[in-house]
Amino acid sequence: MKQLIAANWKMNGQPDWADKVSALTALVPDPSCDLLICPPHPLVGSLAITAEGTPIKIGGQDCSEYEAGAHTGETDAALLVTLGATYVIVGHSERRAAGETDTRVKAKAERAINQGLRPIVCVGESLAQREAGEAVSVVTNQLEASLPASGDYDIAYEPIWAIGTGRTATAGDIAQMHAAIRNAVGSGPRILYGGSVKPANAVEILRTPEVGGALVGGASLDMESFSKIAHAAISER
Ligand SMILES: O=C(CO)COP(=O)(O)O
Repeated sequence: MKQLIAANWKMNGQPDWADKVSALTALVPDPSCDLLICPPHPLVGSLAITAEGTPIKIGGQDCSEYEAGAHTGETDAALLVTLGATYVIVGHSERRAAGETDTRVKAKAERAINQGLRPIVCVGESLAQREAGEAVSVVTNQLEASLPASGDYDIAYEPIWAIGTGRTATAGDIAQMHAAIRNAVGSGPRILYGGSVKPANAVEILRTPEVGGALVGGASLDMESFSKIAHAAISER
């Protein structure tokens, strides 16, 4: 499978950021990877319209586990599909920190698949858990409890201590964790790495064994830097 280079814009973006889709298409006209942008939900529709006919896919940053109804502030997976999304991030550590449980993450991933979206299920340990030697067990427990029972999905390993800190896991840390994840889930899902991925470290990270792509936060807001990460991708893994 191709590597997936995914932008998580988090709570950043304005209506005119749809122009960034055109800018990215110009910078990476013929990507060797799958390219995805996950903007804030109010921008999903306009970005999907701008991305029509380009290789760029659009995704949500979360979805509800429920069908449409009385769930104030939540986003229905079916609505994301109607707006043109094909992927959705679920279980990001910034949402888990706000109280999202593995059980909910699994239900969201299953609802997403049921509605035709490909979820990217996020897992990752805290610094305290890593220092206590618990990183692999924390992540494999998260996987066991939050992966969908069936269907196609991707996984993103994002060590919490590497998110937005400028501190990246070493290639050795990444190789060890990705091997453990592959061992736990078997062949199938791509295993993305996320946490301070930038042009300067993208080549090394994307060539690490079992790395199926990158989930990029800060460096995905600027299309020059995001395009350099896309150019670092390998076409077949
Ligand atoms: O959380 C992330 C992507 O989902 C990573 O964010 P940064 O690339 O800003 O560290």
